[in-house]
Amino acid sequence: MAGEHDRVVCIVNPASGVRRRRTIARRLAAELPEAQCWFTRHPGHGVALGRQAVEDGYATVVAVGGDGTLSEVANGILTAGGEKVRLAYVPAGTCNDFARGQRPVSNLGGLLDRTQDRETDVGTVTFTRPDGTRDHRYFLVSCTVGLISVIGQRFTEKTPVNRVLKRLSLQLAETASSVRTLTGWRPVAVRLELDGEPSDQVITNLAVLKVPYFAGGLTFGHAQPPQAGRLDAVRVAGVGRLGVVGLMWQVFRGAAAGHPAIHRQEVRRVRIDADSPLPVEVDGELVGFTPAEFSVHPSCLKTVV
Ligand SMILES: Nc1ncnc2c1ncn2[C@@H]1O[C@H](COP(=O)(O)OP(=O)(O)OP(=O)(O)O)[C@@H](O)[C@H]1O
Repeated sequence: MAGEHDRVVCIVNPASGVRRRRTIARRLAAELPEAQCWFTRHPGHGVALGRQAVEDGYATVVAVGGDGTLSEVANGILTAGGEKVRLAYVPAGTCNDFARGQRPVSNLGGLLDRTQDRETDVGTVTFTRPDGTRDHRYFLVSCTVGLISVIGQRFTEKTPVNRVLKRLSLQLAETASSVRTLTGWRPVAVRLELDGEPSDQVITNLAVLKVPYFAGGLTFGHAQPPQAGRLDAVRVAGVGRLGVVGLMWQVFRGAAAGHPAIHRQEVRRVRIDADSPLPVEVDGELVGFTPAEFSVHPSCLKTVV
């Protein structure tokens, strides 16, 4: 409704997904004519703009992009103390796992007219930054430590080979990073604490999930979100290199349910540490290294999807 949207700001990532910037801009102008529209200019800018929106007194912030954009904007809002701000999400990224399974809206005005805002749990992760200092971040989708984050780390390395591959095709670069990582992969010894219960384990990967989906609709064979106030801690353990390839294939086919290497537990708190620090990936972005601690803040963000 006109008038109700004049305290709305849209934060749009023009680099997200496959849709063209002009298409999104046209839709926003037609469907939310009174909303302000800000475009992110570089990675991390969504955090600054989310914070700016709270400081400027906007009642509703619409994040337009992928899960990474949503996560950045949520981090900006929460660090500025904007728990009362409504955060609406228009999925326009590649994976869009936060919104998967939700009823899609055809008109953005209609999205904001929905009366049923959801009180959403938000995850927090504490980690070591590359400069050695400790930091924390909020997350809405998922975090990984282990094989997947090491593949991500290899993918983001600024090597000549990566540069050439990425120029040819991002998918090719991703596949090359996966193959190169898997070729030399050995499961890693970690100290894991699940709700305060410590154990020494040898794992391939730990995923800490707020929603059941990752990497564009894949699941570890369980398509339900964790209960309110909990996180899903999913360990992959007890498989060698070939077993991992088989497991990945089953995950891609949506047939991983009941796989003996997948160990899932709903928890409030997770801590992971390893002798050689492992990279930590948060909502699709590599933020730092272990030791990492994950916890959940119940119902601390008002979302509209
Ligand atoms: N103007 C920009 N140019 C380049 N990168 C940007 C810009 N604005 C934001 N980014 C970065 O783009 C990254 C990817 O965005 P996002 O996650 O929204 O899209 P996606 O990767 O297509 O979607 P998904 O996470 O759903 O797969 C974010 O980490 C963000 O930091």
